[in-house]
Amino acid sequence: MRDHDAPLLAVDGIVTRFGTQTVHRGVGFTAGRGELIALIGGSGTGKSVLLREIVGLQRPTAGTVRLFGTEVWAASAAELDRVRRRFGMMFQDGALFSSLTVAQNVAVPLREHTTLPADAVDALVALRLAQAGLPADAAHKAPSALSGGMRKRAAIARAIALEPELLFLDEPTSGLDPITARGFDRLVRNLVDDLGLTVLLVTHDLDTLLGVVDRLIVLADGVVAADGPVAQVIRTDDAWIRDYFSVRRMVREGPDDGS
Ligand SMILES: Nc1ncnc2c1ncn2[C@@H]1O[C@H](COP(=O)(O)OP(=O)(O)OP(=O)(O)O)[C@@H](O)[C@H]1O
Repeated sequence: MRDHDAPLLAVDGIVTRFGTQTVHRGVGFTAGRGELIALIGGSGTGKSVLLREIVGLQRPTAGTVRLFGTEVWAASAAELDRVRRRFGMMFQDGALFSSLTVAQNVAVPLREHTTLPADAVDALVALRLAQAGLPADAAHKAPSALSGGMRKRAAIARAIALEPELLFLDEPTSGLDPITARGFDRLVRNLVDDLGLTVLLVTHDLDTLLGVVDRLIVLADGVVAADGPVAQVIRTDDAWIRDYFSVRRMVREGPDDGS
């Protein structure tokens, strides 16, 4: 298979055990170019652990993860380094370095992975901040001086610093007010549509799921319980999926009192 025909991400037969607890019992799916995919599932179904296994931070008990055709858990340090340049990751809390300014945070991957001169780094940092929708005056602020929504945008700017092909986001809208959250959804959608990025995000946010996501992957009982376009998955005849979407709709719209 030629490299550009291969899926960007292929997860196969992932098993994860912690002591006697089995979190994944054989999880598998693939992701192609330009897809905006949400990974959903009840609390504790192992969504965050799966993301960590995909990006090479936590070794699964069994199974394989291929990123850009490279098997993450069998790769050499040099191969893994090449793979790491091609994806970005945003953790739930943003995980910005608190002692650095926003601009210095965004510059970290550029300094680590490229030999660009300082003025080129500065220009790229300014571009990434603009792409993430941050005003220029945010650049020289400490992360603690920003609002939660702006901190998330700064974390996105850092995650796209190296112009990745693939972006992983762990609960990107958690803790944001609804208006800021919808702005963040639009930002992610634009990154997919304008830059051709592929995004895999973990979320519990129904507005994100119904508003901007193309495809849903549902984790339940340690396996992929459903995988397909959003409209198809939410009509799946599965008790958990039915409850998940009806409970969330009720929270959003208020209970149906029959009047
Ligand atoms: N390092 C670890 N050691 C032991 N157990 C762990 C470890 N990391 C995660 N777990 C367990 O694995 C399970 C899955 O955790 P994970 O954080 O992936 O769930 P999640 O689906 O992301 O949940 P949520 O939606 O609540 O964020 C949980 O029961 C958690 O306690």
